[in-house]
Amino acid sequence: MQIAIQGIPGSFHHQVALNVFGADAGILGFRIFEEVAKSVSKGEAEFGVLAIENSIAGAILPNYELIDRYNLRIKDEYYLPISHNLMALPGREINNLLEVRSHPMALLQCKKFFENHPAIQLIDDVDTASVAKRISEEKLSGIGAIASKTAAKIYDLEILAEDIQTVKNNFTRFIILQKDNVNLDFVPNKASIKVTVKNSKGILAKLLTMMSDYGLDLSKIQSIPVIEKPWEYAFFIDTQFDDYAAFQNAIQEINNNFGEVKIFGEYLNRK
Ligand SMILES: O=C(O)C(=O)C[C@]1(C(=O)O)C=C[C@@H](O)C=C1
Repeated sequence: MQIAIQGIPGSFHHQVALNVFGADAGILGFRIFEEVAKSVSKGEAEFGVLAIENSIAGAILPNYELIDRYNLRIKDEYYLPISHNLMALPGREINNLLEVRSHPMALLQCKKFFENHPAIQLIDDVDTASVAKRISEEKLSGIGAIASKTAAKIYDLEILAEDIQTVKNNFTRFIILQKDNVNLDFVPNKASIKVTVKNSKGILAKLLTMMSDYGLDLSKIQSIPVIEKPWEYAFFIDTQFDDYAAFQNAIQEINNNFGEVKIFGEYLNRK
């Protein structure tokens, strides 16, 4: 079984792939999220792992668009506690660092820590672990990485500061993607959908009220632009429910009265 991720061993995506699929799964690592989506849509990887939102830094909006554009299905979700650590070549100190590089989402989660180190330049890079690897292989003495403790261990770096994310309790929600829908052998209690509403006054309020009347609990709503129609928006909605039939009725009602609905996946709530 091949699993597509963004990143290399020691990255958070790699950790999720191991936790979900076990140590024997084959990992296909890519530099960017779009390559992950492509690999799953081509059938090269059976599943993909994609970060979708973080409790400090918020949604990774472009990833919503990728799921939509590549017509991928959400099979499951996974919440990983994220601890970020500042690391560098052994013997270095924070004051020696000119730059700290990491994945943009990781940098966002640690912004506050660096307010006390204004001389350090923060630079977006590929994944957290790739920076650790590069520092180690190229002996980059003025550069630090923000990554996991596992990455420090794999790439022989020294941790200069532990748990540097803005709040200790930090989670990233990942989704597990697949190419096609498969028949579910369980009754789902969560779903991710996209609704493209007709643009009329109060329609979003009416949609949300209708969903609430069916007993659906909205866990996330995110608007994304409909690129063919400037200033029109579609809504990505995650919703939880106890009654699957009520969810199906609500979907029917959206189709009948609100606009177009696309179901990305029906799965189990893992929070
Ligand atoms: O760079 C990594 O290690 C990743 O797995 C990427 C990523 C992300 O995309 O949000 C994963 C979890 C953390 O939120 C920080 C970075």
